[in-house]
Amino acid sequence: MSPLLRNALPTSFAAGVLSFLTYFMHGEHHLHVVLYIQLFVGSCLASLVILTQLQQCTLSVAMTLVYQVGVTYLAGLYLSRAFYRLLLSPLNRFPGSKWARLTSFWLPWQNRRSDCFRQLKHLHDTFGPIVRIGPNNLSVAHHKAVQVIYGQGSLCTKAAWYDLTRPMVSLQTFRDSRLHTERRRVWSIAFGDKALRGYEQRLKVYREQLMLHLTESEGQPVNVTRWFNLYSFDFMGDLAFGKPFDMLQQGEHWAIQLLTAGLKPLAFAFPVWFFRVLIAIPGLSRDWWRFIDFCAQRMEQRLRTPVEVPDIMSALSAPLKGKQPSSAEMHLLRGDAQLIVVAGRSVPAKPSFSFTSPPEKKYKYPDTPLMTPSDTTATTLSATIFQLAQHPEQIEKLRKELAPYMTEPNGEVLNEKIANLEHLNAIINEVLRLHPPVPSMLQRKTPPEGIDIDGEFIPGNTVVSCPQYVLGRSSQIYEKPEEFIPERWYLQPDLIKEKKAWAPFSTGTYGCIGKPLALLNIRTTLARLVTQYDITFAPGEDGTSFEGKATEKFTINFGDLMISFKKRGD
Ligand code: HEM
Repeated sequence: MSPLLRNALPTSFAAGVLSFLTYFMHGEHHLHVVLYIQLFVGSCLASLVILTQLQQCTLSVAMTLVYQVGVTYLAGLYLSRAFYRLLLSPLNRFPGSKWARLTSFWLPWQNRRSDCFRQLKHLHDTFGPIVRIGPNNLSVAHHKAVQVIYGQGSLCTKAAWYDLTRPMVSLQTFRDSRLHTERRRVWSIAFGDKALRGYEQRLKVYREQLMLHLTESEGQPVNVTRWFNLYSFDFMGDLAFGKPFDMLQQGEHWAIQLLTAGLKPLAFAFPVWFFRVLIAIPGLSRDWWRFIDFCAQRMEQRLRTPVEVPDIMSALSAPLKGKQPSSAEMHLLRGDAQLIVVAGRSVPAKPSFSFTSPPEKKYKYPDTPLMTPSDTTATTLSATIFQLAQHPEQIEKLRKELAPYMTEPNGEVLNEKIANLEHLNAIINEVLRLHPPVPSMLQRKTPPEGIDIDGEFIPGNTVVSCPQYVLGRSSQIYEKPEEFIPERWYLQPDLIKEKKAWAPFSTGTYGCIGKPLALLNIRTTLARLVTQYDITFAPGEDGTSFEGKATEKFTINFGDLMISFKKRGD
């Protein structure tokens, strides 16, 4: 070994350890990872030049030296980090796999079948209410945690995960609470009572198209997972851009296919820095940019076109008072427009890492298994039909409750008439308990001073999440947790031990602002379905694929569910 190398190696190892202790151990780094890689590669190249030009080394000697010094630096950095994570981290007292302590790729490996909610249930069944799921991540399935972590006045903030699309932001991805509050104020106008009544008018058009398809199916199997998605996306497209994607009439739109492809990587719950490195690789995120461009074009068209019945964009663009938006305002409007399209999914629109682009055409839609994006309202409707088809007595009960209000000849009913029906709401609550559309990874960061959950201290700057799917099926929180008993929500309250653990729309400052719209849609659609059709599993359907093939990409995507809808009285 040359004397140069003999001195350089211990020094670079020490530099690696030191950079971990003084820099990488503290704060967040996910936004700078690409810069770090560039700096590292840049330093290696600069060292090569210095060694060959100033130190008169041959190229092969210089390359060996740079390679060994670089590797030793990284060894110092990563070994010290591993040592800290395995032996010194304050999170080590929480149970979980040793691999979860060591690497943030442990969870993606567990999620390789895209079923994070199932993996978390298994982990909590094995290890208890608080489980270590990453070097700095805890999953907390404790009823008191929901309010402490998400509730009004919580000191927890949105975790680094929400920086996935930076610099593009939307209401959902603001991590700065002041900016979030300002934007939420604008959004809240879009969900006032008057605005909702307008959306209800707009919704009827798409419901009519859905009902027409069900009637025309004449009892033949209909894949509800798919059809509720088409229905939801048309409606959300209408609210965002003043016109639908025409998916109920023409099948899946290419832009929604881009979105679907873009959501695939989410299934693995990769660390956010890894996503950002992928986005930075030219070509990999091409589909993502095409989806963004599509939304931007539609949004700009919408701003130029006045609408008779206000949509969500009417409220979001109102502060412009007809002025041309500045580039910052335009950026935000674009982010929010995408959020509306995917908001039913409640995810910040994600970059797509697909190597192939779906063709730019609209697809015809046979009721065959096809990868469709799933939206939260649609998944709730599908899960409700899944439960009702297995519990015909609940359909009967619901029909009786609805009967006095279903007086319109076309079968429609206004939300305001049925909004307070106990059994209808209880069915929806029970479905959301057993099948929460956002089942697990609502990540928050604890404040620097840490938080206390029922006497258990969780250190500051830890990433925590409360998995609704696990909480919803916990015997600590519900009696007979695996059974579908809507009555627990009004007639048998003793079947719920801890009501505050139920938060499928999340809660507090960042809770779902679209909840009234989602409930309006679910109530009125359900009312029409159960009063107009006999609903049963189609021949050969037993419901196993629906849950068995469910995958999670932040929101849940259920498997196909073939249902036969027979017009009542036929
Ligand atoms: C059953 C249907 C729905 C469920 C279960 C649901 C659930 C959720 C959840 C859990 C969050 C919190 C997400 C987070 O903290 O990252 C959220 C946020 C949000 N949801 Fe929904 N959602 C539903 C429907 C809708 C609809 C129809 C809209 C309409 C546009 C909507 C708009 C939003 C928006 C804008 C946010 C971000 C709020 C904020 O950060 O201040 N949601 N939703």
